[in-house]
Amino acid sequence: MLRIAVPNKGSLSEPAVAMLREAGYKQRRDSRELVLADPENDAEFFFLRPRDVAVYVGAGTVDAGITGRDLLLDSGADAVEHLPLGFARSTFRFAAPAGTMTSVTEIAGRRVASSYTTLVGRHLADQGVEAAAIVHLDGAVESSVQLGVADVIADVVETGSTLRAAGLEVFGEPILRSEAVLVRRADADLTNGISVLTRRLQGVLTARQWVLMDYVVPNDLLDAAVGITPGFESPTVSPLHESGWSAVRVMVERVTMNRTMDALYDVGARGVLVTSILASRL
Ligand SMILES: Nc1ncnc2c1ncn2[C@@H]1O[C@H](COP(=O)(O)OP(=O)(O)OP(=O)(O)O)[C@@H](O)[C@H]1O
Ligand SMILES: O=P(O)(O)OC[C@H]1O[C@H](OP(=O)(O)OP(=O)(O)O)[C@H](O)[C@@H]1O
Ligand SMILES: [Mg+2]
Repeated sequence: MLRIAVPNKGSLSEPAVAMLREAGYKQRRDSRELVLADPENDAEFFFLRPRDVAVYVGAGTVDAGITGRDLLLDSGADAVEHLPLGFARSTFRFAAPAGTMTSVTEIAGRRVASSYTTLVGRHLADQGVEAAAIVHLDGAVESSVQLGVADVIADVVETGSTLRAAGLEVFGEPILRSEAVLVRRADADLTNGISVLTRRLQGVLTARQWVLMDYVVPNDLLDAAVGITPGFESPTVSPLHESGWSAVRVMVERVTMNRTMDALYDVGARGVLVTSILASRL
């Protein structure tokens, strides 16, 4: 039985549950459920605080879990990133009142507030910068400067609107780029159910990232068209009943789909159709 930890609250929770459901696993319908058995898939899900997921995985009480890369690194747990999952993307950055700081070295002798104090401490040590104090706060870190408990913050930034509302501005290079990740114990046995879970999640990632494109093209223009759509590996080309034409089926990255269709039309391809991929095993 594969035991998997899933965030029960916060930004990671809903997309993690949605992804596991898309991967064919039974998922909870009620946000108060803490444990869910999925006997058909030989799996059991534990809904835990996002910050605790890596701790349980590191302790070996669950086999794998979904958490943020930033939370994993801050936890110091004996767990490693196994597969990036492409959601809850954010950067982790220093910020201070607008116009007051330009570089990380200026943090020396100042107070830094964060919910990720291990991560911040390690980063400052790596940079050889000694802060006056690293103040641990649970959340709403952006308010700490105005309220006088810190001079600088280090926090998760996505759109930057929370920072702006607090009159703060990022400075220095990003400390980290984060996203949701599947984590496992460093010495996990990869021959067990984790490999099935990984393939299923990769299947979802592929289905989200790629589309199937079909088109027809005169044979003399086939090379030009295939040059535009090289595909994941190689396109399937079949002869049409009408001689002199070929049908092409190929995977195309979803974000480039419209540009690709325009380019195909320009070289003479016609009947370009796009279909979503529901699931995949590559
Ligand atoms: N606005 C955001 N955009 C993208 N990712 C975010 C955002 N806020 C937090 N995260 C990510 O979510 C994870 C933090 O989990 P956490 O449960 O603390 O999220 P949260 O949304 O801050 O929840 P809470 O309700 O406890 O404040 C981290 O990996 C972090 O990078
Ligand atoms: O750059 P933005 O798009 O504004 O998003 C970033 C904000 O989102 C999260 O806060 P959350 O709402 O989870 O509150 P918290 O600080 O209490 O965790 C994070 O901690 C930042 O404060
Ligand atoms: Mg938060």
